Amino acid sequence: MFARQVSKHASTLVSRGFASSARSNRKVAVLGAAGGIGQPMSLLLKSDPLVTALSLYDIRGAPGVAADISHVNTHSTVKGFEKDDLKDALTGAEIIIIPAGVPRKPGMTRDDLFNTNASIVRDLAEAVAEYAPKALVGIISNPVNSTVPIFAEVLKKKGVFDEKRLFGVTTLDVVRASRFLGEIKSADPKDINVTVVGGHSGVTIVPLLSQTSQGKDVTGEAYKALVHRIQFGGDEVVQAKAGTGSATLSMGYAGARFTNSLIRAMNGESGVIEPTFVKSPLYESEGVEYFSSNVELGTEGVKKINPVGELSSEEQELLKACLPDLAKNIKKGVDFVKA
Ligand SMILES: NC(=O)c1ccc[n+]([C@@H]2O[C@H](COP(=O)([O-])OP(=O)(O)OC[C@H]3O[C@@H](n4cnc5c(N)ncnc54)[C@H](O)[C@@H]3O)[C@@H](O)[C@H]2O)c1
Ligand SMILES: O=C(O)C[C@H](O)C(=O)O
Repeated sequence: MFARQVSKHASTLVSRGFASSARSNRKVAVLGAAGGIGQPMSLLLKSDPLVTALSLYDIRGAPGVAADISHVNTHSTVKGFEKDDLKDALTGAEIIIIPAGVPRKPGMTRDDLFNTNASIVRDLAEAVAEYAPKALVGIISNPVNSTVPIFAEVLKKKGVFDEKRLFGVTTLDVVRASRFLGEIKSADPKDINVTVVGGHSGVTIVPLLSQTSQGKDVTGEAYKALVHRIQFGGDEVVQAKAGTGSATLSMGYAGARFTNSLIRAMNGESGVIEPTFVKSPLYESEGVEYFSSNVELGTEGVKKINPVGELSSEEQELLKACLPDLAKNIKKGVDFVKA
């Protein structure tokens, strides 16, 4: 009876937020699995019928989290790995999602996390290059605008960089945009799909409200307030948590949703599109090597990078403000590894 309830719960979850397609073998590794994001995200991944094996790694506490989650009666297997077991955690992983690193406290920017998180991400990239060079990798650790270039530079040094396989996870911005616009319009967010382009920090987050039927008539002060809330939604949570961390539960949801999209595309489903921060030709001529836009996912990761499309005059201004900051953040990451 309970087993049936759980599987009903899993399919409800799938129908509301995630989608399902044919089952195949998909091993997902989470690095930073015992943290604020790692735990709820791993639980949601355990509820996802498309995940067949979960490999939970952290420098502390992952075996306990794995033992706990492994009792959830879905079909996937779960294993936890201690600090020195990174090789075993990564071997055979097809998808690796990384929320390892420190979160913000009030008054900090994401860039203030650079000094701590840059070396964490660099070291994990070295291990991925060695033990799972073909995996699709989603980076959650902040500052995403810099940690994705760091990861790429390490893989390049090791001769295994494939730009189709590396993603900065910006799904939380998309989730927030849909939710906040839904609140204004008294509409169900599941019917609202807002493309968010650029990067994942303050003014580098550019929501394209004019491209949605519900968003295009939001104007004036209401428009400004909505854009500000989407760009600085992370601060809202950091302040509310008052020094104990940043978004973890909504990020766990967003990370599990993004993973589900990667797997559906790997399994051959067509038309899977997510905004995500990837190596992109769109603004390369302006010194921006990585950019988030709607990306069509395929069996090998990135299938097609879509341009931003038609922009309103306000969105053109937002993009103009985004690009220089983004270029600086990217350069900082690249320089860190080159140095
Ligand atoms: N991309 C996004 O939209 C987004 C959203 C929210 C948070 N974040 C970022 O995600 C990161 C994690 O946030 P959190 O709230 O889960 O933090 P947390 O402190 O609760 O958890 C981080 C976990 O990482 C682990 N860790 C540290 N170094 C590690 C290493 N070398 N290998 C493996 N694990 C390691 C820690 O032990 C801890 O369990 C932060 O950098 C935060 O800013 C990003
Ligand atoms: O705001 C943060 O520092 C965490 C995350 O990037 C977010 O957008 O919530």
